[in-house]
Amino acid sequence: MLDVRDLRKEYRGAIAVDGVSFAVPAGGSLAVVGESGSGKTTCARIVTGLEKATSGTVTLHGSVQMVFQDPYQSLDRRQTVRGCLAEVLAHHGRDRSRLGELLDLVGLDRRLGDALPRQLSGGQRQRVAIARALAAEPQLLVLDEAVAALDVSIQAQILNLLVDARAATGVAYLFITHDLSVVRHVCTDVVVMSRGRVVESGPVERVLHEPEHGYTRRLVASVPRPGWVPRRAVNRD
Ligand SMILES: Nc1ncnc2c1ncn2[C@@H]1O[C@H](COP(=O)(O)OP(=O)(O)OP(=O)(O)O)[C@@H](O)[C@H]1O
Repeated sequence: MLDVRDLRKEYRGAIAVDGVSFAVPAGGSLAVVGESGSGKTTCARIVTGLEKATSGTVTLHGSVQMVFQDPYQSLDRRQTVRGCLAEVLAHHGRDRSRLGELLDLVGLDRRLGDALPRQLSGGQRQRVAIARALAAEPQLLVLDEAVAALDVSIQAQILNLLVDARAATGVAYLFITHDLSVVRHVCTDVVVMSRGRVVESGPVERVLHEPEHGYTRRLVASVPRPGWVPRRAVNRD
């Protein structure tokens, strides 16, 4: 459904993305992971048409929507949840009666339809952003660090919602994250990027348990295990 071939992006001579290829089948879920600056966001922006590639091809069968890290930035502060979703439904010629179903799909109480973004928690706002993206009934959702700004417990709720939404709608995900620990819940396959290149790719379970590349091994090693406790401050004076 999405086929990215030999993507390259240069910014004034600096190479941000260098020969990147990956594919997402219809209804599939691919994670793109890597440290800050590895070129993930540039790939996502090219896939969604926000950025133009220097060379390479993006073939997409169907429509695409994007969910960003910070929904507070992407939501209109003066628009209620209901107003925001109704606008997208109308724009795409969908029936307004789907509004309630959308709220149910993302686990938002229907009574929150009249709320403004500032009256919602960070997790609730991200639910609205996901509902807004799904309202257009896209074939592909690009999620760029969509849970990075949330507390870990809220992250888990949003990840579960994403799993359920994919099962319910058949939408495919391109899930961009620096955090390998969130990948397992949502994605079946992963592409690992470092310095603009793909260093490893494959099924999530294989890459997490038998990483082949040294960079991937370091990423896996930096993921906190269950029971992990942050080290106390060393200086106790
Ligand atoms: N508009 C731009 N102009 C110049 N350089 C850019 C631009 N956008 C990105 N870059 C550079 O391209 C490289 C890849 O950036 P990109 O944002 O794609 O990485 P990333 O892995 O998504 O990192 P982050 O998670 O920090 O966004 C970086 O070196 C970055 O500085």
